[in-house]
Amino acid sequence: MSDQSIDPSAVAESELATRRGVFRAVAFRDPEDGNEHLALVLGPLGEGEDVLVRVHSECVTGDAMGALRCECGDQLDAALDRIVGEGRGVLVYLRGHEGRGIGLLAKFRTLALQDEQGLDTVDSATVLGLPVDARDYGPAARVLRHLEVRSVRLLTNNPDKGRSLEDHGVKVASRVPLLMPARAQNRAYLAAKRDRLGHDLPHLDPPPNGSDPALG
Ligand SMILES: Nc1nc2c(ncn2[C@@H]2O[C@H](COP(=O)(O)OP(=O)(O)OP(=O)(O)O)[C@@H](O)[C@H]2O)c(=O)[nH]1
Ligand SMILES: [Zn+2]
Repeated sequence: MSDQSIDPSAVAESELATRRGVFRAVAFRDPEDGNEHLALVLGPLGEGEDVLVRVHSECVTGDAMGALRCECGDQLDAALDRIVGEGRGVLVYLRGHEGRGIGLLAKFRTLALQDEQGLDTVDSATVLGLPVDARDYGPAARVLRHLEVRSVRLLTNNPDKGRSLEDHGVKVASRVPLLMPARAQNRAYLAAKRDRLGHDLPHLDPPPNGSDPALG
């Protein structure tokens, strides 16, 4: 449980007009990790039940630079589209999550190893003595509580993310898949998520004849 709450002095809000419309943007400094995170809120959340929520890990290469070797940028766009489609929801953008929590420099070291030695995202971290996934979802739980969100429909393909949020006291009513079509550049990345990290990516499963149109 993350019982710490966010002090009002560590929160600031603004309206944020975006390409998709106007959000309520909430910046907050988390009392435990000290990072400044962001939540975008759309629509009145009412009683805070069954709110469509994306908890998105920062990936500056994918989210901001349009890099194609992961699907983070595509997922960020799709999640915002889904929230706008419902007219109600929250995107929590977690800083300090870069590289599954190891930081940008270390992520780039794993990327170099993947390119040079053909290792996947898991082995490239392990070989370097780095954690495979060091992300803490406490800040997301705290801001959702601050926003009076009581239960969430969580946009993710990662079952561990739902479990981690529940460990921090978030009621996850359901998990909503956020499946992106694979690209040539992120096939290996997606396959490692499915095969090494237990993500639900059914659209990647090869059909019985061995060819895989989903990956085409
Ligand atoms: N260590 C490491 N991290 C990476 C690599 N590629 C992307 N990441 C990071 O992975 C994080 C996203 O995590 P993912 O495992 O792709 O997805 P997820 O958030 O667990 O699951 P979804 O909710 O389904 O998106 C981002 O912070 C990226 O910076 C890599 O090659 N190595
Ligand atoms: Zn990414």
